[in-house]
Amino acid sequence: MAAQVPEVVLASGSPRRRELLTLLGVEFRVQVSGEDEDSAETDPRALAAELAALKGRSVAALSPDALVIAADTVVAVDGVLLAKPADAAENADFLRQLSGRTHQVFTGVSVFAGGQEQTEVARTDVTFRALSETEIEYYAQSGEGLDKAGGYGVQGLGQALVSRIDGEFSNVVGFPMSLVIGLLRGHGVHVWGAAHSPEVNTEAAPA
Ligand SMILES: Cc1cn([C@H]2C[C@H](O)[C@@H](COP(=O)(O)OP(=O)(O)OP(=O)(O)O)O2)c(=O)[nH]c1=O
Repeated sequence: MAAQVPEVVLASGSPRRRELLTLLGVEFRVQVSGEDEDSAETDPRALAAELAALKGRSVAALSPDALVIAADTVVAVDGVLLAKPADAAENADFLRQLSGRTHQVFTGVSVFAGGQEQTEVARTDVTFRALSETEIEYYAQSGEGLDKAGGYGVQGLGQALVSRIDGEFSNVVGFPMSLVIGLLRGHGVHVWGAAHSPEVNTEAAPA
């Protein structure tokens, strides 16, 4: 008899996470946690893990038979955390801090299933071009960065701010695919129609 595949619940209101989970061919429903995302944690990696677990835990309590997946993205530059900017002026201030420097994006992903909790964190280093004040004002006024950690969206207009990415792109958008695929498959969820990693084709590509 085939193992039972749990119902998947995405504990996130983020349209990006919904889109990325859909790309994996996973059927799921969305249930958003009403939890306050407050924490005194100052280490960005630990904070991403803590907030992802917090979001997932409250939804898991409401859907104990489901597999609940939650995530949280934290941006840090030289150890300073940049959350979502409150307005265009704060967004411009964030961009001034990011301009010409490399910063870190951490996304914590938490999975709750069968009473067990598993949380992992992915890191990507993103480098911004040196931005002019005109560019900073233009981007801040676009409003794109307002609902995003760090005040920019690498998947949109924000790609013009970035000169280099070291690590997984999807992690910057808020849902690190490698981590998510591994966690889901580890719990028997079918990704791209398969419960387990399909055999990897090791044949050399034609020259
Ligand atoms: C840096 C960066 C962040 N983001 C987004 C990813 C996250 O959605 C958001 C960070 O906020 P989060 O608190 O991680 O997530 P959220 O509030 O959007 O959704 P929920 O708590 O319901 O899961 O910033 C981008 O979309 N692009 C980027 O380049």
